Amino acid sequence: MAPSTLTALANEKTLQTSFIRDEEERPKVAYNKFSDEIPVISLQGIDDINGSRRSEICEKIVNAFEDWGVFQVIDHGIDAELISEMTKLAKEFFELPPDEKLRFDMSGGKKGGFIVSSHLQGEVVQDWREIVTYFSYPIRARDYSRWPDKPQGWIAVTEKYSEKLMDLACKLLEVLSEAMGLEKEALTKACVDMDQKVVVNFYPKCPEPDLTLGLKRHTDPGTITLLLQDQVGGLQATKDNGKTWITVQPVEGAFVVNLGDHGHYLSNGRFKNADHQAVVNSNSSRLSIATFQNPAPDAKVYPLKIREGEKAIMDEPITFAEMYRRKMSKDLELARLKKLAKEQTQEAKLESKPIEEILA
Ligand SMILES: O=C(O)CCC(=O)C(=O)O
Ligand SMILES: [Fe+2]
Repeated sequence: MAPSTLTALANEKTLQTSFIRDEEERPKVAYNKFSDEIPVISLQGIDDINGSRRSEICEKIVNAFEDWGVFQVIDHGIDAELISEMTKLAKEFFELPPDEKLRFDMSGGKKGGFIVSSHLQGEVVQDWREIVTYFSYPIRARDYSRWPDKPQGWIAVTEKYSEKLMDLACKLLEVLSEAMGLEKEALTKACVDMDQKVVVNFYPKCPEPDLTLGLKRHTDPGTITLLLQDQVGGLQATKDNGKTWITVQPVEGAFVVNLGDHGHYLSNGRFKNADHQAVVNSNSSRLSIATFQNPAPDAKVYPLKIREGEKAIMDEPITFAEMYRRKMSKDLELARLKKLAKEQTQEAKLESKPIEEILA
C-alpha cells in the first residue's frame, strides 16, 4: 500500500519496490557532482531600457534558452529575507506530524494542498518526494481553504512570495519578447490572464538513492518556471535526450529559470523546453520551491514568431488546456507501453526456463 507520508520510510534500510525505477531511468550522475555549464546571469541594469547592459543580459538569456532551456538568475531584486522566510516556513511544514500534513491531503483531485509522490495518476513507479501546492494566480480563483495554515504566518509569506515572483517572471518574459523581435508585452499577452502555481518539493533522505528519482525526467508544461533550491543539490538537466546529465550547481539566492513547453511552442522551437529531473541522496533531505507561470487554460498556443526559412512546429493553434491534455495522455500511454513491455519480458523469461525450474 502507498504510504501516507514519506518521512516514515526515510529511516528504513531498503527502498520499497514501488519507488524502484528501471535501470535506464536511474540516476547516472551524483547529486553533488556539480557542473557550471548552466549560465548564471545577473539582472543588474536590466531596468535601464536604453543602456547596453539590457541588451547584454538579453543576449545571455537567449543563448542559454537556445542551448539548454535553463539559466540561473541573480541580482533579481527579490528580498533575501523573503526568500529565507519562505524556505524556513516550508521546511517547518514538512517537519509537522503526518496527520497535520494530511489535513490538506489533495489526493482525489483537490486543487492545492499536500500529497506524496507523483502527480500523474496511472504512474507505475513513485517519485521520492512530498509536495505542497498553492494555486496562487489568478487571485480571484484562490481557494484559501486549500492553503496550509501551519506553520503560522506561512500564508502571508506565500502571498508576498508569489506576488514578487509574478513580477520577476513578467520582467523575464518582457526580455524574451524583445529577444524574439516582438513588442515587450507579447508573451504576457499570449498568456491572456497568467496562472501561477507554487509547488514546494520536499525530498526526504533516501535509503537507496541510486535506485530511484525524487522527480522523474520531464519538461514543465507552462511558459517559464522559477525554481528556488537549497544548497544540497539534486536538480539535473540533459540536452541530448537523456544520454548525458549534469547536476546544476546550487547558487545561494539564485532562481533557476526553466523554459516550459508553452514557451517552447511560442518561440517556434527556437528556445528549448528544459529537459530535467531531480535525484535524491542518503545524506540529507532537500527542499526546492518551483513557481510555475502558465497561460490561462483557454489561451491559444501557437508560435508568435516564425523566422524566415522556418516552418511552424504546430499544425494549428490549440488551447493550453488541450496542449496539457495531449501531454498527459502521451505520458500515460508511454507509461502503459513500458509496463506492457516489462510484463512481456518477464513472460518471455519464464517461457525460456525449463519447466522444472518454474515449478520449483
Ligand atoms: O526539485 C527540483 O530541483 C526540480 C523540481 C521540478 O522540476 C518541478 O517541480 O517541476
Ligand atoms: Fe520541473
